[in-house]
Amino acid sequence: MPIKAILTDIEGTTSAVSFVFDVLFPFAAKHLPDFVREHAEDPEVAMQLGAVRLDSGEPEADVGRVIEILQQWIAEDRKATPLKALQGMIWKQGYEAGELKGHVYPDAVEALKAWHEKGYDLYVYSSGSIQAQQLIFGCSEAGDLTPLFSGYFDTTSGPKREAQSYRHITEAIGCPAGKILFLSDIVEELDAAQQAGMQTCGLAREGGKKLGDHLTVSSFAEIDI
Ligand SMILES: CSCCC(=O)C(=O)COP(=O)(O)O
Ligand SMILES: [Mg+2]
Repeated sequence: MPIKAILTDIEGTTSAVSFVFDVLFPFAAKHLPDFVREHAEDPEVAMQLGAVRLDSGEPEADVGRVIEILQQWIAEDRKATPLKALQGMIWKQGYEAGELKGHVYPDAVEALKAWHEKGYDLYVYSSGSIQAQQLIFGCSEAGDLTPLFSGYFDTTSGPKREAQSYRHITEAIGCPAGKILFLSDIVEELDAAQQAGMQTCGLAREGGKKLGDHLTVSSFAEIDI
């Protein structure tokens, strides 16, 4: 079936794992305590703090305890929706202050531009919040790449290793799953997308191994649609 839309992961696919782990996560961990204390009463932040209390099973946790829980979740790389939402808000301040610039591999920039030019619809699916996705591409080292994308999906569509999440995304995109190509560096994500009927391509950057039975490439330049 010919491809109509391309859905891409971020960390390890369009962007370096090291940028997320060595730059973004430490930035959020450093600024989280002050950010949460200063904005605890803002409705958007208060809603996420409430969700942390609920998800952690500590409904009575004070702000200090919520900060501890969030720091623990950052250390564990927990893909919890309220943590991801708060990280996005903290990164926004860093991007706006010019302290952060989104990393996107040059081969990904080139291919995304070429695919967009050829008329493919481009979408993102990441555990990072939609705000965080728009920031990494909007404030990237290669400039504002957001005009290339038709939509963004995060953990509010479901976990990335579950087929049902890809079914939800297929419905939202509005084209048959078989016409969507999903790109990721994680075999469980590729398996889940394939189970939902999507076509898949694995990214094994920096000499990684073939990802299960999925077609695997080391750069976007090798993806022949
Ligand atoms: C949007 S950049 C930050 C990515 C992030 O927070 C993360 O947890 C990585 O998730 P991905 O699904 O892109 O592997
Ligand atoms: Mg990834």
